[in-house]
Amino acid sequence: MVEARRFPIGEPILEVKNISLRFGGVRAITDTSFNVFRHEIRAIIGPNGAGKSSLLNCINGIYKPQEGTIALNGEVLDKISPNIVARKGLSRTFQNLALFKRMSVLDNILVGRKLHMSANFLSVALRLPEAVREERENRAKCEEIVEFLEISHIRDTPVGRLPYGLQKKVELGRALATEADILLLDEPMAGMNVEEKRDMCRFILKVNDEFGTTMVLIEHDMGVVMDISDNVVVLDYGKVIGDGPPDEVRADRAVIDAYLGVAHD
Ligand SMILES: Nc1ncnc2c1ncn2[C@@H]1O[C@H](COP(=O)(O)OP(=O)(O)OP(=O)(O)O)[C@@H](O)[C@H]1O
Repeated sequence: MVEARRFPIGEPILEVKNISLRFGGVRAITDTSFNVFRHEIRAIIGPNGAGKSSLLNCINGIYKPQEGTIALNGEVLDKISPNIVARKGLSRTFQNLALFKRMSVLDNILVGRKLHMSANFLSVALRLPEAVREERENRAKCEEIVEFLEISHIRDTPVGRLPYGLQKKVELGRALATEADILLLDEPMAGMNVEEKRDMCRFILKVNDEFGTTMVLIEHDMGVVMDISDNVVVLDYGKVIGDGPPDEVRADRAVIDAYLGVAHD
């Protein structure tokens, strides 16, 4: 018997409605709509240049679409910037690692706690009691994450010395440290070997299962997408051409034509 999910898939938490994004004459996204449901793992797939990263950049406020709206928890994000979006419970990782290479694993993860810290620079520098207490609490939270991700043995290692797969895991840890409701993961498995991919999949599922975190991930590896996603949205030339459970999307003729490259019978 399949075990019931601790956090069943719920109502839409993120609603992308009719967004269009142009760079001069280039149409990166055209009239795109889809919903992401609370607690689901949602994959965004599509060929190179289909608009996946641009879409993620619109969702977390790096790009402002010329048309359409994006709503988080029912609230349309009007003036979105990465900071505002983060405060509203959304965090993202990047296709190319964005870690501080000379800093330890723990300190990199601590960066993700920034939003939860109120002490100013001076009170930290002077080691005022409130600042010390806050830092202690945040470090303890990061220690929990390090343990959860099974990377305690490298907690003090500078990130630049770690193999790529572990660096990606540290990035996931930093995103987790934000305690966001939604994590946007831009190619979390890019450049990984089979074993590292399997490990990352396990932790994505574990995060979703234990904390109910909604995940939106861009991924090229079809095996991974089909294995771990609840739903998949397929982009081609900046338009949605498929949206549904993996099995449905996999059987869709338009998707096969555009992306999977399977010949017609
Ligand atoms: N900053 C930019 N300036 C100009 N054009 C851009 C910019 N960012 C993306 N584009 C263009 O928008 C389109 C969509 O690009 P995007 O990177 O979003 O696709 P993608 O699906 O993420 O591709 P990939 O799988 O290769 O990462 C492409 O034609 C790309 O050249």
